[in-house]
Amino acid sequence: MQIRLTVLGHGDAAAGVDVQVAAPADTPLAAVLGSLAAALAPGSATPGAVFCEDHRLDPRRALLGQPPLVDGAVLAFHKPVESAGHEPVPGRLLVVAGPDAGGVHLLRGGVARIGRSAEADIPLDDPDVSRVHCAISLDPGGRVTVTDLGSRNGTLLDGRPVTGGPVPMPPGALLRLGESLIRVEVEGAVPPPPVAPPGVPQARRRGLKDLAGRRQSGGAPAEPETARAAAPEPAAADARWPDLAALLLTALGSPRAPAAGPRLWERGATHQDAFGVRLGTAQRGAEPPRPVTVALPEAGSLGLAGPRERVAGVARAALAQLAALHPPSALELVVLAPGRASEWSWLGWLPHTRPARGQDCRLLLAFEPAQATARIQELTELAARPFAGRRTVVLVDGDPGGPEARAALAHLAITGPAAGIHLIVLAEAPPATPASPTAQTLAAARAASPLFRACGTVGLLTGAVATSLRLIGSDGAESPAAGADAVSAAWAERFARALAPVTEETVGRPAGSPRQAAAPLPESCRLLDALELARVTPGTLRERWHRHTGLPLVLGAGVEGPVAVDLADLTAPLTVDGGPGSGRTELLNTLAASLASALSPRDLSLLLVEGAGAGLRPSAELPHVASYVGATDPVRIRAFAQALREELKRRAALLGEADFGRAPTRTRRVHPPRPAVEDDLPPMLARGSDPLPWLVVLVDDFDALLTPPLGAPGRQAAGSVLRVLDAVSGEGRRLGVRLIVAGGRVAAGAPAWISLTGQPPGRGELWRAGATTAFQAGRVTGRIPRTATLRPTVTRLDWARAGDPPTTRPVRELGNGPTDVALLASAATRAAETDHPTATLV
Ligand SMILES: Nc1ncnc2c1ncn2[C@@H]1O[C@H](COP(=O)(O)OP(=O)(O)OP(=O)(O)O)[C@@H](O)[C@H]1O
Repeated sequence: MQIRLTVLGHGDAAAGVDVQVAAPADTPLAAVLGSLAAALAPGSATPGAVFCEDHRLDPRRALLGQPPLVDGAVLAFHKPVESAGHEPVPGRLLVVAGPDAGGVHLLRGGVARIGRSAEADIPLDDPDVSRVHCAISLDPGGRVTVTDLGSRNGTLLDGRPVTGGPVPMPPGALLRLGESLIRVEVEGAVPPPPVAPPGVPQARRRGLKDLAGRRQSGGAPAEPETARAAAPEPAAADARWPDLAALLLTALGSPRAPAAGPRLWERGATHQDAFGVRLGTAQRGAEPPRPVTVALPEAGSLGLAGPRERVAGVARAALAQLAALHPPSALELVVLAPGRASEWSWLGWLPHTRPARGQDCRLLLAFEPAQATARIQELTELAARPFAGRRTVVLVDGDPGGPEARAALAHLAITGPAAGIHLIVLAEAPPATPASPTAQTLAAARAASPLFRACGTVGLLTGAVATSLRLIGSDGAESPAAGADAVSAAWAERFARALAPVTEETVGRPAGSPRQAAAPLPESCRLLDALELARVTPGTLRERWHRHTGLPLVLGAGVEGPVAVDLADLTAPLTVDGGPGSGRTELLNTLAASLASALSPRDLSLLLVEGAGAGLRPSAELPHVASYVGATDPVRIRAFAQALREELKRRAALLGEADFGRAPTRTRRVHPPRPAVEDDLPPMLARGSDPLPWLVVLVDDFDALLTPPLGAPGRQAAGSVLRVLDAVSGEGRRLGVRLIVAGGRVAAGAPAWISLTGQPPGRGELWRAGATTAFQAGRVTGRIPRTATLRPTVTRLDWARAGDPPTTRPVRELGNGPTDVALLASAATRAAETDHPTATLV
């Protein structure tokens, strides 16, 4: 397991360091605390108090990889850092638009002053806002009032000037200060009824082509298309284009703090607003403000020009929106910004910058020319392929390198959009003002970045303080000025960290989002790593056994994490198909180990049958294994078949009309104890089993069992075992018995099966419900040096190097350590000896 953390100290170390921690899952924080302190300041002592945001941690109990110690977490030594804002408060002030948008400020009651200076309780980086501009008051009854504090540009409440004493602010009202729009939410207050996002037909897309058409035909002055589309329902436009404060709350409501976040990653490739970006807010007269948007699929590439700090803020806001609304399976983000690691490294926390198409880098970032060359090469290869549904947005800030890189990028700006590659190009230019018209800014931007010419839409910052924006289409059609939405660097960092630990499994895949195309599966996978059991102990096993449900089979690693299937759900035997040497036997051992890690021997018995050879012998050491027989021993195989038949009968008698189903094990204890198994038959239940544990029969080399070679010693007995396996496949489902077969043919209509391609060994696909999931099977019988996985390490993160190829530390097989299945068997045997039922419920 690897997680990235930020560690804050005090004094010189207050700025903190970002580190990468590699450790077995569930390692306590205490195991790496000394190394974390050393990373912060060499030679420093282990801290006495450690906080994650404002929670004090017990380093012996807080486990790495478990909330709150997940990817992106901030640890503070000695004193807490500001709370994430999840505690209940009477009110919240949200900055929904403007040059310092996205802010979520907690109102604890009383008066809060808003302004541009440090004196203000709520600072706002908006040049048109006075140093101390206005005050918001929240009384204990939940009433909100606003008072203008003599601001230079005034305060507007829903378009009306705020003058005199405190003016009541009704729920849902919008306050305008300078270019900023502010909303206050009060606990329990009911804003006007929200309007659901409309089912606006796809045809009404935002695009400057439409805009130009209207101008040419002498229509009304051009305005952004979205504003027109949403004109009758401003609230609907807001719902369709969530503001940045709403998006921050969505990100903070991630699984790390599972309170909110329903809109996270809501847009798959076919969503009506997929890859649209809200760049600002237009307001005409007393009308409610409306979002101004650009659709990247129509614009192709987007250029943004203006004074450096302002244009960077607009780009941060656009990238954050894309990342909040689109899942990584629909959106890949690439950064080309040589020399600008400190400005753009925040994007490295986002799951969208992880390479998922086999790119040879840690993250899709390029902060130096060699990395930029590699990224441009990868993008050029992608552009040569047909569009596969997943789009790539590339931030280009600065010169990508030599003339070749520049030429390749210019080509990409033109050819990329057809393959789903969209550039967002930044250029430094003076803002457009009456004295310096738009054409001059555009010319300056084109001089700063030749890519600007290839951008279908450009956004130019305008006004004396560059807080407004004009959109210009490739045909020169120009929109009226709107307030630009921008976010601060601190906001972006906080937003991206919140998304760092989120995966699509935890969020749920939106409708229409494509699966990742080319699967960058690992070359090998340890099952214990996939199970997050690298440090398997009797204690960790007992804990898992007590919370088991179903019969979870973890097959190995997939593109998006472990690939698993619940055997309890399958209505027919699970077949493992594949050619010789593809890894079928190893996979059966893996499946046996996976089951044994999830259920105790009281709840699960395993029966292992070898059609040929002895490949399942490593699993025979698991305490769950009640019987291990080979088809070459006619006496034992016949006895096995008979015992299994008896067991099916016994189960049928115990259950009567009932279905084994998925009833909790404990409630089945009412049944009379099972009759003693006759001594000369192989036992069907592991020692100490319940009367009715799950029974799973695993058969390897089924072909050899089916058609034993002439003269094989088990030939005479094979028929008996085939008949009983047939009975298992027919009646087993009702009786709590399941069958896994390797080397047989997949039955017609089977609900699920596994197909191993064996390139490399263990590579395969799970077929289930019409869908396939590629995986690399977990390995359990390879010998791996213990030290390869057991030692936690802490390394300082160097964001400037994040775009380099990873330095791989191949796991050396054939080492001197025990096999993983042996480790598991030993821990499971000890766990079983001390695993007593905690309660009898009936
Ligand atoms: N998941 C895996 N990861 C890494 N190597 C594997 C994996 N599975 C199998 N192998 C390697 O491939 C070899 C063949 O595997 P295995 O014996 O399981 O294949 P098989 O399909 O049962 O073949 P056969 O039936 O011909 O014996 C093993 O010796 C092992 O080294």
